[in-house]
Amino acid sequence: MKTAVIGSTGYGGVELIRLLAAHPHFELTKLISTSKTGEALDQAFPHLRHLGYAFSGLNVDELAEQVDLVFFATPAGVSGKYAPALAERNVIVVDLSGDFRLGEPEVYEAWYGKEAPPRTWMEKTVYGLSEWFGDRLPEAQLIANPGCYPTASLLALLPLLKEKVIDPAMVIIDGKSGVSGAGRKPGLATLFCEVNENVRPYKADRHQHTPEMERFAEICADSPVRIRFVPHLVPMNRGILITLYATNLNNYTNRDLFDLYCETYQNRPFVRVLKEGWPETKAVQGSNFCDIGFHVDERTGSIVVMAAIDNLMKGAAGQAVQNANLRCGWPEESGLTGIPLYP
Ligand SMILES: NC(=O)C1=CN([C@@H]2O[C@H](COP(=O)(O)OP(=O)(O)OC[C@H]3O[C@@H](n4cnc5c(N)ncnc54)[C@H](OP(=O)(O)O)[C@@H]3O)[C@@H](O)[C@H]2O)C=CC1
Ligand SMILES: CC(=O)N[C@@H](CCC(=O)OP(=O)(O)O)C(=O)O
Repeated sequence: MKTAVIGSTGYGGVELIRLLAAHPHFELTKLISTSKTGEALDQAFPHLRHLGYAFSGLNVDELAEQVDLVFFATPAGVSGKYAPALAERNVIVVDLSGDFRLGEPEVYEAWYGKEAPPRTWMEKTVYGLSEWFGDRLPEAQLIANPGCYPTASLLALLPLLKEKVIDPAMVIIDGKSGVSGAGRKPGLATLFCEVNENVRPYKADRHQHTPEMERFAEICADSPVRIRFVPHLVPMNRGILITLYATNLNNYTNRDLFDLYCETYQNRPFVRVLKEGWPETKAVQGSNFCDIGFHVDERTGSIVVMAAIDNLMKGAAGQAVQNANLRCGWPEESGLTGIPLYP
């Protein structure tokens, strides 16, 4: 199956190249770049110098003739413009951006501050958190890959909501992300001296991933869910750790939670449930795993759950390849069996 990556000089795009170049079923046919058209891949990315690719410009009509599946690793607002034209010509689209995740144009415009994609495509897009919403993936024409924070947060949260373990009226999620989460585009906020030896909260209670989390939390809870989400930037390259706090409505014990998470994710190869100890970003780095740990506090009647992912793998390119595998009928682990890097 022939594939293309649009946005192939960004962090998500380069991670897709790394995965697709070694994939047993996908052929990486086109690397699209608007800024490096005609240049060789190895000039920009020496770690990929053995591959010998060059970047092409973006021409949707040509692309629709040349490939079967396109990954968009572009900023918000780009796939919304180009993906429907590809999907309408039977190209499968996996979109790493937030353009198609929120279902309703009004919600997208309110949180992203950009013109929304066509409503029809927003409504029929399949959300690619395959551990929960994978049933529709085999027929999907356009797949919205989940955001990095929602991936870790929803994998931790949805079992609790589905089993009515916690109070859905108030869930608090603290997120911490490495700097590659902000993309490769240069900016003041990601300069070394701003980030190094610093931990900085940002977009508290107004991050664009809040409505995404609430939307899919409500589907599983079958009731309104309110989430307070506060992300932080931490001085590391890769990794996301979320910590979720909620009220324990039914006196669940640590053993009950372990059984619940193990049962929920028993056939899901990328979710690792910890019986003891806490997840940490180092233990998932470079892999498609999501590690989940938890603790019940009887004194305060509350539950804390932590989840760790690599933002560029399970949070972006890894999960996109997982979704493409499921869409095409291949084992979901195809091309994703890499073990985390250590140290
Ligand atoms: N970084 C992460 O951890 C995660 C990112 N995401 C999402 O994935 C998407 C990609 O993220 P990331 O790789 O970090 O972003 P980057 O900023 O690193 O890269 C985005 C790339 O998109 C291309 N691009 C920019 N503007 C346009 C345009 N107008 N038309 C076509 N292409 C354009 C550029 O490539 P070129 O110049 O070659 O065209 C650029 O390198 C974003 O929507 C992001 O929010 C989702 C989950 C995690
Ligand atoms: C560290 C950092 O800045 N992370 C980015 C991740 C955004 C992202 O991936 O955006 P979409 O999922 O909406 O496309 C942020 O918090 O905005």
